[in-house]
Amino acid sequence: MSYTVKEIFLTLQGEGGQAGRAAVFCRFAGCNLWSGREEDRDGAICRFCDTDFIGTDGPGGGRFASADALADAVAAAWTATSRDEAFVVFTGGEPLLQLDSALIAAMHERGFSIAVETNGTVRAPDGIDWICVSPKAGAPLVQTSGQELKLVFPQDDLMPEQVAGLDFRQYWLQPMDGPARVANTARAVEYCMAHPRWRLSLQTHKLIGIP
Ligand SMILES: C[S@@+](CC[C@H](N)C(=O)[O-])C[C@H]1O[C@@H](n2cnc3c(N)ncnc32)[C@H](O)[C@@H]1O
Ligand SMILES: Nc1nc2[nH]cc(C(=O)O)c2c(=O)[nH]1
Ligand code: SF4
Ligand SMILES: [Mg+2]
Repeated sequence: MSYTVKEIFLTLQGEGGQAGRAAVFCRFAGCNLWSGREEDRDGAICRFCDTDFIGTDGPGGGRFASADALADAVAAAWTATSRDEAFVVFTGGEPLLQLDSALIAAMHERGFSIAVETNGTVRAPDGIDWICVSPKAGAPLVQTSGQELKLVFPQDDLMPEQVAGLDFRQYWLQPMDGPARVANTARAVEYCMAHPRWRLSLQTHKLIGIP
């Protein structure tokens, strides 16, 4: 299996239940809910995406011929003083189109804990340590369990109540970034106060200007 990767970079996880934790982000190219081209956005299933996931032209991006080759590249980006707490977040694009058991094993062999950020339309392979599902209105939800459910809010036709009964440890509302970010944040705050199962996830990396 080969892998197509947009970028690999060390940063702090900005969102959800692992916010603030050092992590290597491995962003796979491609998504099943949007082509990534602006001219296709209005007709896509997922229309609010904040990410460029086309191609392999980002820092550390490329085509990797094997799980070991990609795992070596991820491990090389972990420049912390020790492998303790080594952490990789596979994202995209949609990472579950590419993340497989060989890559999971290769990361574990290198001492990494593994997280994934997924839209939940593809079942996760076994062995991922932290599954974050972010469901999208109009897309089939297949992965209905995990460590956190992170709902971008608000979405027409996907109310928090529709997903609050699934099998997750944590439930996060993340205000939709874009022209209505301030209003969306106010609505998310109101919702969390009225429904305390939900917590507010801010995109803290954007607030402080890190990737
Ligand atoms: C770019 S996506 C990639 C992973 C996967 N395709 C997914 O949607 O979960 C990473 C995270 O950013 C969130 N996200 C994307 N666009 C956003 C926006 N405009 N505002 C807030 N969160 C957004 C997604 O819901 C997801 O939780
Ligand atoms: N710092 C940082 N945290 C993130 N959490 C989820 C992200 C993503 O794009 O998947 C992301 C990202 O792009 N940067
Ligand atoms: S599913 Fe994720 S990567 Fe795909 S378009 Fe939506 S937010 Fe972006
Ligand atoms: Mg992002």
